[in-house]
Amino acid sequence: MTPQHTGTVLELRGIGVSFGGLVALDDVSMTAATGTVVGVIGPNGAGKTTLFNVICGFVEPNTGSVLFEQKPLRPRPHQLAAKGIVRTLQGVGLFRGLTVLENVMAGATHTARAGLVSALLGLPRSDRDERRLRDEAMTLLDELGIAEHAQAWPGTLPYAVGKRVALARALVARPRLLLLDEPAGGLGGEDVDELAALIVDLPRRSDCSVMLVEHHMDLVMKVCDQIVVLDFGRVVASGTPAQVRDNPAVAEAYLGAEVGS
Ligand SMILES: Nc1ncnc2c1ncn2[C@@H]1O[C@H](COP(=O)(O)OP(=O)(O)OP(=O)(O)O)[C@@H](O)[C@H]1O
Repeated sequence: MTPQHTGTVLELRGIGVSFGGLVALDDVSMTAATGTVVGVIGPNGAGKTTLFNVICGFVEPNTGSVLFEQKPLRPRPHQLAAKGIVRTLQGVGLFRGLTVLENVMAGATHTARAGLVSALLGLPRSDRDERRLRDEAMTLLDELGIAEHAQAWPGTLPYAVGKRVALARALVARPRLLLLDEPAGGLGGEDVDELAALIVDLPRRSDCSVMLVEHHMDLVMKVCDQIVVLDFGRVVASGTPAQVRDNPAVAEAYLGAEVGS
């Protein structure tokens, strides 16, 4: 975990979301300190995905505001990466017709200025840009321990490797805030432990803050500096893993014996 906090990367103030008569989020406020890993947990239907969707601009809140690095954020999904926020999806979600390396390179479209200009003018990317991107993507694959799969097709990869490729694709965009949507979903014990080690290291190695939604309690307790607990759209607890684990209301209402075990 990362003890050095130097400001707030994300702040939510009084977020409320209703879908028709259903209140999905009710006056949700929270802050995520820069350089930390923050977990959002809670039972099914608690509002976790809706919260991510608000941050990404997929859902517009009825009330409240979002601040990114102390400035109001009016997120538009297609501009998010350019602003410094990248989200991974549940599952893997790789392009099947691209190699692993190309998939990772595809995550960096907005960072390559020449590439952007070329794209706007309908010209091919400059060779230099392409080489730089390729090197960056290879470095990331190497750091995540999957360089040997660079030329493989996504359909041939073990699931856990695919998840890492998706993580590399997110990181190549150099996010300052990385949103991980159920990163441990579908992984087994050893793979979860390895993923936990990677996530804990992200703030230092990739210089980004991390926010994750996750049902896998072992991972959440291991990697998070701060945990926010939602139930029925409300924040019912927040604090360090130990504080949340010891909060009887949390244990009783959402996590039951799972947290203590
Ligand atoms: N687009 C939508 N239209 C109507 N209701 C929605 C919509 N999206 C979410 N909801 C409802 O809002 C509530 C919160 O859902 P949300 O998906 O955010 O919960 P969650 O905590 O992510 O659940 P899970 O852990 O099962 O993914 C649920 O009651 C859900 O049915």
